[in-house]
Formats: sequence, C-alpha cells, structure tokens
Amino acid sequence: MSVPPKDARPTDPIRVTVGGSAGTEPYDVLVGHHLLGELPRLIGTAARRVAVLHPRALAGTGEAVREDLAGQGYETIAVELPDAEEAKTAEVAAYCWKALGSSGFTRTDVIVAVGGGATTDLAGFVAASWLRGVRWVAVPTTVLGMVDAAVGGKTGINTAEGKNLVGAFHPPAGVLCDLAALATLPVNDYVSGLAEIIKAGFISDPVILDLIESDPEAARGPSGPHTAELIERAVRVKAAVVATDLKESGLREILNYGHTLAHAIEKNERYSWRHGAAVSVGMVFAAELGRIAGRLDDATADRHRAVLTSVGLPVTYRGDQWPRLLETMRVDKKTRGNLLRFIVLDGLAKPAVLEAPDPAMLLAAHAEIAA
Ligand SMILES: NC(=O)c1ccc[n+]([C@@H]2O[C@H](COP(=O)([O-])OP(=O)(O)OC[C@H]3O[C@@H](n4cnc5c(N)ncnc54)[C@H](O)[C@@H]3O)[C@@H](O)[C@H]2O)c1
Ligand SMILES: O=C(O)C(=O)C[C@@H](O)[C@H](O)[C@H](O)COP(=O)(O)O
Ligand SMILES: [Zn+2]
Repeated sequence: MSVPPKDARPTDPIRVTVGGSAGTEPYDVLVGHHLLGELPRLIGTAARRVAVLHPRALAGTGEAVREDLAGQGYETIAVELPDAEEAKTAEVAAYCWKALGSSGFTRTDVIVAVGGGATTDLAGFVAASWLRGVRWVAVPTTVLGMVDAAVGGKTGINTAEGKNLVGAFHPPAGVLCDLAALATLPVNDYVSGLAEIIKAGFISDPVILDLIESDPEAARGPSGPHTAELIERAVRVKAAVVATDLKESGLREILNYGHTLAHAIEKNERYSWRHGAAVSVGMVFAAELGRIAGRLDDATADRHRAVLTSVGLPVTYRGDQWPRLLETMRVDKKTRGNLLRFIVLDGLAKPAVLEAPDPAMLLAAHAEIAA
C-alpha cells in the first residue's frame, strides 16, 4: 500500500454506519479511495499521542501515516508488528504494551491499526486492554480486513490451544477502507478475503454470489467490475448483524459459518494457511453437514464447492487429520459444555444452529472434504 500524494482528492466514499449496541457508540465504515485525510477526525481532538501499529510488510505505509499525523501536531510512535498470524500472540501484545507505556500513552490517546485482519485483531486487542480500553481506528489494507476483521469489534490473539481464544469486544471509532491499498495485495491474500465475502453471500445476501458467479476470474483482483459493490455488500451484512448482537449472544454466531472447522485447520497447520482458505474448506464442510442433516437442499450445498473453486479457493483438506480436528473443535467458542454446535443453512440465506450432531454425521461430512 502506498500513501497517496498530499493533493490526492478523496472520492466520495460509501458510508456504512454500524449501529451502537451493548452500550457502545455507533461508528462509520468508509469505503473509497484516498481516505486517510479522515484520520484526524476519527482520532478526535482529545488525543495528544497516536500509536500507529502496522505489519513489517507495510513499514513504508505505517511510517508515512505516522509522519503525516506528526505533521498535524500529534506525538506519534510507529510500532512494527510481525506479518500475518505471527502478530496475534501474547508476546506481541506485551511488546505493544511496553511501547505504549514507555511513550506515556494515556486514556485519551489513540491507536491506529494499518494492516490486514491479523493487525487489526492484535491492535484492537491492545486498545481494549491498555488502561482497560482506549480509542482505536482501523485502516484495513486487505479485502478480508475491510469486509470482516476490522468491522464489529471482535479483537484478540491466539494461544497454544487455539485460534482467538483470548480477546475482547471493543469496537473501533471508525474504519477506513481505502481501496487503493488493495493494489499491492498478493492475489492469494485477495482471494482469501473473497471467502468471507462469499460467506456473507450464503448467510445473508445471495446477490454477492450472483456477482461473483457472473465473472469469477474478474472477482480475483481489485480491478474487477464489482469490487466496491462486493465489499460494500459484505460490510452491510456484517454491520447489520453486529449492531444487533455485538457480544455474540445469539444472531452474531451466523458470522461464524464455516469457522468451526476452519479454526481447527488453521491451528493444525500452525497458522501457515490463510484464514480465508480455511474458511472456504470449513464452509463446504458446513454445507455438507447441513445436507446430511436433511436441512440444506442439494443445489445450495453444491453451489458452495462451485463458487469457491471458481475463484481458486480450496475445498478439501488432508483426510488423515480428523481426530485432531475434532479435538480442537471441542474448544470452539460456540461449544457449550460438551455440546458441539455448528452454523448450518436451512436454505440459501437461512442460517441456523445445528446442536450436537451425531458423530456419524460429522464423519460423513468430513468424508466430503477429505483429500
Ligand atoms: N475480528 C474479526 O471479526 C475477524 C474477522 C475475520 C478474520 N479475522 C482474522 O483476520 C486474520 C486474517 O486477516 P487477513 O486475511 O487480512 O490476513 P493478514 O492480516 O495476515 O494479512 C495477510 C498478509 O498480507 C500482508 N498485507 C496486508 N495488507 C497488505 C497490502 N495492502 N499489500 C501487501 N501486503 C499486505 C500482511 O502483512 C500479511 O502478510 C485472521 O487472524 C482472522 O482470524 C478477524
Ligand atoms: O465477527 C464475527 O463474529 C465472526 O465470527 C467473523 C469471523 O469471520 C472471524 O473470523 C472471527 O474472528 C471469528 O471469531 P471467533 O469468535 O470464532 O474466534
Ligand atoms: Zn473469519
């Protein structure tokens, strides 16, 4: 991602307001080009210090954002994080707390997260935990970050036992989705983000599926004809859900479609798989589970494999790992006691919970994704 020249004019952004819930303030997700000029407004006038957290891969961008904010009178620090999932650890969070502590970061100061979902998850968690909660602004630079991770206030880190097991609900003050950032994103990472967009299509907005199916090849990059619309539609799905149920006491679980198996795969692969790739396999598994449970029609179940494959996402996983995957799924956050729970579809855009499926059903669904 490059920072645009100072005189670059912002396009009129699409604005999606995420309604406040559970006593939190509403905030805007802006989708457009050259939106960094919006940062000072989101940081607010109470802040004296700003910490810009960014991954190593975006060192130039992070430094440019810091310099720009320094030029506007803030005391600034840039905190460089490891790339991707390596940032989501207790050690990296502790490193950030140290950086904030030594710069005298107070309750009115603000964290700005510039990066993909791993960066915004970690930075959001640091913001949630520092002094029991400071303001933060998300500047997602991946498709996945824009449509999912930066929106909704789920923040967190991984532990040795599994994915996102430590975290907090701490919504950002605003989200700036600068589509220009996507120009430098490797195609693999771009496509990984499509998995969450496709998830939004299956659980709520089937127009997303129609748009991707109309030209899957074009959907694989930022210059496709539907890029902004796909991102906007997915953001709207997420915004509507989290505004109703920030803390996942019910409805929000639908955003976890495909994730029960996905998180187990990610842990099994020591986080070397991109999240979206794992979610892709996880959605095919969930669709098969729905079909086997007699809840999902064949056409919709088959459509999962077809659309995910068409954009180049994986739909199978090593067949010899089932016992390990099952073990990890037992500590999924949707599990209650010993009761495994999965999000399935009762039809297109009709997500529902499947509780304690028969082990034979799970095994049969697994057989459909086993490579
Ligand atoms: N909090 C939530 O609600 C939520 C939702 C979905 C996913 N997530 C989390 O998000 C993470 C995945 O996010 P991701 O897919 O964005 O991956 P990521 O953050 O790991 O980024 C992928 C890679 O792209 C690099 N990168 C980022 N932006 C770039 C750019 N513009 N140009 C070039 N390189 C760039 C990163 O440094 C990294 O190496 C997972 O940890 C997942 O659990 C969280
Ligand atoms: O926002 C949510 O809620 C989601 O479940 C969105 C998911 O895409 C995302 O991967 C989330 O981080 C998963 O959360 P977890 O609670 O299962 O760790
Ligand atoms: Zn996800």
